[in-house]
Amino acid sequence: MTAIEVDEYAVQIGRNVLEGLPDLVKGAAQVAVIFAGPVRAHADAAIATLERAGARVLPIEVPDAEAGKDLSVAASCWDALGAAAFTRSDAVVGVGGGAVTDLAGFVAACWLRGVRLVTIPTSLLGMVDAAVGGKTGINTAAGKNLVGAFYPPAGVLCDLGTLDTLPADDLLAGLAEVVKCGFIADPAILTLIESDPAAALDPRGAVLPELVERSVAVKARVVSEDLREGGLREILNYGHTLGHAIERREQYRWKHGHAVSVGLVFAAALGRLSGRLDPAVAARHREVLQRLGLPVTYPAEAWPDLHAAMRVDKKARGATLRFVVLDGLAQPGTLAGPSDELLLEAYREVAAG
Ligand SMILES: NC(=O)c1ccc[n+]([C@@H]2O[C@H](COP(=O)([O-])OP(=O)(O)OC[C@H]3O[C@@H](n4cnc5c(N)ncnc54)[C@H](O)[C@@H]3O)[C@@H](O)[C@H]2O)c1
Ligand SMILES: O=C(O)C(=O)C[C@@H](O)[C@H](O)[C@H](O)COP(=O)(O)O
Ligand SMILES: [Zn+2]
Repeated sequence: MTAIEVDEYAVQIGRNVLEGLPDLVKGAAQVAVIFAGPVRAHADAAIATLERAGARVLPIEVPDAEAGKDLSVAASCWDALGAAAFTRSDAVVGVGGGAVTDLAGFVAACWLRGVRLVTIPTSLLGMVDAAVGGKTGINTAAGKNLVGAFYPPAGVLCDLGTLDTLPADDLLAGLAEVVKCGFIADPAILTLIESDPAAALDPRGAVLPELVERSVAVKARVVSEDLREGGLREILNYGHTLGHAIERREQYRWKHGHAVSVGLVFAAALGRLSGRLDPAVAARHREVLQRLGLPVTYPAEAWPDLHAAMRVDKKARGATLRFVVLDGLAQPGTLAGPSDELLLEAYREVAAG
């Protein structure tokens, strides 16, 4: 088992890490376990571990994926906590993909203004990104993740064994965030993937655990320095300005990682076209994502919708759009207020049809 420290908590990565759960909720008379249907077996394992340790467990099943990141679902969780008379010494555990851990984190952050939270990510994306770092939230009609709180967990348990049941397309989605970490901070990630893309996609192989550990290390370093996204943390949003706009336009039928993949190619084009990024490094984005089988194009006619949707990006300041771009490999920077012409030119590089 590997433990990576983030401020005051640890991300435990390995097989059978659930053993650490009772310690993380010590002192809680009740523990709510929030999960969605596809991970019931993994939630049951967490529940059994808690019950063996003497905790009273309140299982809360929520709608799967983005359907769960909704105010009505959060409200139903708070109703359940209220009915069980949850107090400040109790705890919330989120078991599932990034959507469930984002929701569970938001529920925990708001209940009594904050009760203990433990995240147990069961998707690759959850392990390397969503469950780590304290961003919690839900979607609203106006856009993705627009309501939420910075609320770090007391601990994160990444049981690599759960990846054995993750659908292949969801594993692939997680690799988009892994590739992102490679470009913004740890190019060894890119070399590992490029030398054997199939190995990177094998949940039982030796490459994926290393990719998980390297990506968590990147995220841990960044959020330990800048939890509330005053500056440095924005680099974790590389590829997300366009990515979130695609997700919203698709009404969340596209996977987050797939949308981020297109967003990464767009961001690389922005970097190159603004004269900041070497063409070879820009081209490497498309190459590595394509070799994995991630999407790198989106319909040409979508541009006006996407351009409008990007206005609600959290990095925007007033009418000024701001993008994370690269000045070189592992050298992220900010591009503020690019012209509409430059944005369209960059979009042409991902536009299909
Ligand atoms: N808070 C953050 O910092 C942060 C970072 C990145 C992404 N996110 C959010 O995370 C979400 C995407 O996360 P995701 O890619 O995990 O998608 P997801 O949560 O929608 O999960 C994808 C699918 O896989 C299923 N699943 C998860 N683990 C499984 C397992 N072990 N076995 C079988 N099925 C399993 C889920 O139930 C779901 O059907 C988005 O909402 C995104 O905005 C948040
Ligand atoms: O942790 C962060 O910070 C990130 O930006 C990580 C992203 O991968 C993640 O998708 C995050 O939820 C996006 O945050 P948002 O603030 O743009 O909603
Ligand atoms: Zn993301």
